[in-house]
Amino acid sequence: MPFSQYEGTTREEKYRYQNGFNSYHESEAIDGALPIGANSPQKPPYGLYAEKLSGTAFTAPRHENQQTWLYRILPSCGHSNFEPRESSTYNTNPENKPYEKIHHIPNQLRWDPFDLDETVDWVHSLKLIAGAGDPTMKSGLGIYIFAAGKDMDEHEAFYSADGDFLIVLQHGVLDIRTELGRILVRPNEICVIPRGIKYRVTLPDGPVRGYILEIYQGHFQLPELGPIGSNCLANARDFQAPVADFDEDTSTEWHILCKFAGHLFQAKQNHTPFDVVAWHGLYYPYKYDLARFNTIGSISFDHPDPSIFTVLTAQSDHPGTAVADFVIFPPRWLVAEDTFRPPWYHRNTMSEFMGLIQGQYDAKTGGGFQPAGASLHNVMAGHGPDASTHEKASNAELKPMKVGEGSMAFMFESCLMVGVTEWGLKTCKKVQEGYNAESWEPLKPRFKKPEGKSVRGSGL
Ligand SMILES: O=C(O)Cc1cc(O)ccc1O
Ligand SMILES: [Fe+2]
Repeated sequence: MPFSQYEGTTREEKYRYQNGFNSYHESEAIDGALPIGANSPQKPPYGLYAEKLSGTAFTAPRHENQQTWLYRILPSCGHSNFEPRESSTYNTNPENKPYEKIHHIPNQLRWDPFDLDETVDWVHSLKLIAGAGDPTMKSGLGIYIFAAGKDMDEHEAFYSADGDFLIVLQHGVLDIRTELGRILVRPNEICVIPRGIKYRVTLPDGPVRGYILEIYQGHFQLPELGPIGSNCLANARDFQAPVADFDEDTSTEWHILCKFAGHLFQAKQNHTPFDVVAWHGLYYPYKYDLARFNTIGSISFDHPDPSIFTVLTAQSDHPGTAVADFVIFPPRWLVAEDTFRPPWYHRNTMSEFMGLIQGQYDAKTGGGFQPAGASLHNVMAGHGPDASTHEKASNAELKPMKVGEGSMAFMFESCLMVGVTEWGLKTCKKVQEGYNAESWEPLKPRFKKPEGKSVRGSGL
């Protein structure tokens, strides 16, 4: 029987974390497993192998550089060749299969809640709904819906070579065992698994569902705070990274599944990938509880840009312009005076993909935007509150008001034009035909030309 550190422990005891965002962490499951003062001594402690995992180019500037040293029982390179798996069905990169169309659509789109699917595991639950760019060029992003009901096989691990996963859990609990340690993702929590890190997902509380933003370039950062100062929004200390844990299994056949350029590959090895006894570095998975977000807003008048709700951002090469921002709309007080409090009507050079974890989004009270559903307002697609929300908000008494109680909506906002996959547009059968008509056609002109005033220009 393989030796496990956790034999006989309860679920809670298995999860311990170290706190901090972009913090240099170190962790050892056995005292003395980390070499002191050197990364790659001639003989690392206890006969471990040293392996370096790079998340950025070696020469990336210090403030961007992300590398982690792993001290493990066997290095990762010992495995059979990767072979394609399910090559005719598994494709999360339509751009590199010309017969798989990706649709660029200027219309506003909205999806009914996505179904739970109890027949598949994590790896097979990933459905690309929208995306931009191409993982082979390390540029752009993919947006997935996941719905799974089965644990990954006991001796299976998965990694994406394509990018970093930001997992937004909508339903259930994810038990994620990573090479760097264990993470339990509970409702209202998110989790980031950087490119290349291997993990196995099991479902202790049954079926799970949610959304994933995969960024093919860069990594997630906390947004700049500018004049806000040194605190607020997501505070660094609330991000939790796992601690090292390992199994000592060098006799079982393991299958390593890999998403590479959107396709699935598999290799075999006769040792567990979860054999990291100690690690130190800046490249690691982490989770964050959205309830800890310190939400700020206007305390005088006018509706601020939603960038004040940014949890994490992945910047493009142009400062302030994000390949993707992860933005949330948590419960909060609205107090602005003489203000139309919901979002203004707008057209945005960025694309906006929205989802709802639970409750109701305060800009869409008309009923069509539901938990586990989604919407996409692509580059320059006009949108804003639906007619009923507009009516209510234009006439509401402007006393302090708590919105979003028990609710959590979110947005993946990108500077890129986002295309919708065949699955997203047709196969999933969730696109709402009447979205635009139901939301905004009921809006009536309210303009009253004032009598006795002269009109300049051609509006005579
Ligand atoms: O469209 C949306 O609902 C998201 C959004 C919210 C907001 O408060 C301001 C702009 C914006 O795009
Ligand atoms: Fe918007």
